[in-house]
Amino acid sequence: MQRWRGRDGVPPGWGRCVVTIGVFDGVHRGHQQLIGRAVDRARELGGLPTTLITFDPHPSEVLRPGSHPAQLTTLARRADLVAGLGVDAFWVLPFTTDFARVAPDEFVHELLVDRLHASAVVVGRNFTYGYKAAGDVTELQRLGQRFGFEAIGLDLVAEGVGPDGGGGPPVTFSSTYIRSAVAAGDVAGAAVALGRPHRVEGVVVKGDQRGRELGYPTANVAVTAHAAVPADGVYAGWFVRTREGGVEERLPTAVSVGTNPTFSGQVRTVEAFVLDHSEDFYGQRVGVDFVGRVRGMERFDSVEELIVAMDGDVANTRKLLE
Ligand SMILES: Cc1cc2nc3c(=O)[nH]c(=O)nc-3n(C[C@H](O)[C@H](O)[C@H](O)COP(=O)(O)O)c2cc1C
Ligand SMILES: Nc1ncnc2c1ncn2[C@@H]1O[C@H](COP(=O)(O)OP(=O)(O)O)[C@@H](O)[C@H]1O
Repeated sequence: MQRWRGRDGVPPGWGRCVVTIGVFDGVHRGHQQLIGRAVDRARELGGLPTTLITFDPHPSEVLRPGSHPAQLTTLARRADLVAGLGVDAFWVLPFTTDFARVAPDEFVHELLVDRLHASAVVVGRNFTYGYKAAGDVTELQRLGQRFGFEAIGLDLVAEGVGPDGGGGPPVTFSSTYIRSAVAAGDVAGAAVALGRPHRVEGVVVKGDQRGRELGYPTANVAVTAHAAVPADGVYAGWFVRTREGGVEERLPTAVSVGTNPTFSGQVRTVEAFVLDHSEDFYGQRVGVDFVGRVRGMERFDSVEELIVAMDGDVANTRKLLE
C-alpha cells in the first residue's frame, strides 16, 4: 500500500481509482464494510486501485480545540489495518483551519477529480464534507454527475450488542459507540463492534519497581496521546509485539488500569503482567489488547490481600482467554 501525505501527495501520473473518505478511527466493522465495498467496486471497474482519504489530526481537535476524542487507533495502526483490507493508497490530509474552510464543491473538484481522477466514491450514508460540513451524499451525487464519477452512499452496519458482547437492541457501529463502551470498561462489547479486541499502544517505561516484590512484575505502558484507555479495573488480554516482517507475537496478560489505590498512587497507569514469561521489556514498543473485564480496581487494606486478588485475576485471565 502506498502512503501519501499532504494535498500534493498524489504521485504524478496517478490514473483513475475508487475512493473512500473518512477518519476511520477504529477501522470498526462498519468501516470494514465500507472499505470492502470500495475495494469490490474497484475490482468490478476493471481492476482499478482503491484510495482511502483520511484526516490527521481528528477534525474535532481543529474545529473545537481541546476536544480531541479518545483515539481508538493511532494513524499508523489505521494504515496497517486498512492495508489488510486491500486498499492500495492511504492518503493523509493534514486537517488545518485552512483545510476546514475548503467549500464542498472545491473539495470534490480539487481532491477527487483533479488529483485522484475518481471513477467512484464510496461513503457512509451520513457522510458530510467541506466547509461547515455542508456537503452530503446528495450533493456528492450531483457533483458526480457533473464530473463523471459514481457516488455510492452505504447504509451503516447495525447489530444487537448487549453488555459484554451479548444480545440486545441493535446499535449502529460507530467510533462514538465504541469509545463509550471502552470508557465504561465494556471491552468485550467494543471487540464485537471492532471485529477484534481494542488495543492501546506505547513504550514500556519504569514504574515504582514494586511489582517484582509482589511476585507480579508489570510492564508499565506509556500510552500514545489521546488513547482510549478502558475504565479503571483489571482485564484479560494480550501483550502484543510486532516482529520483523510485521508478524505479531501475542502473549497472554493480566492488565491493571488505575492509580494503584492500595499504595495511594496518583498517576493513572496501564500495567501488564505477562503470564508464564520473564523478560526485560523496558523501552519496547508494545500493544495491549483488551479481551474481557475481570473486575474493578480496589483499594486493599494490605499487600497480602492484593496478592491474593492478583492470584485470582491470573486464574480468571486464563479462563477468559481460553
Ligand atoms: C492483575 C493485577 C491486578 C491489580 N489489581 C490492583 C488493585 O485492585 N488495586 C491496586 O491498588 N493495584 C492493583 N494492581 C496494580 C499493582 O498495585 C501494581 O502493579 C503494583 O503496585 C506494581 O506497580 P509498579 O509496576 O509501578 O511497580 C494490579 C496489578 C495487576 C497486574
Ligand atoms: N512477566 C512479566 N510481565 C511484565 N513485566 C516483566 C515480566 N517479567 C519481567 N518483567 C520486567 O519487569 C518490569 C516490571 O517490574 P516492576 O517491578 O513492576 O517494575 P516497574 O515498576 O518499573 O514496572 C517490566 O517492565 C519488565 O521489564
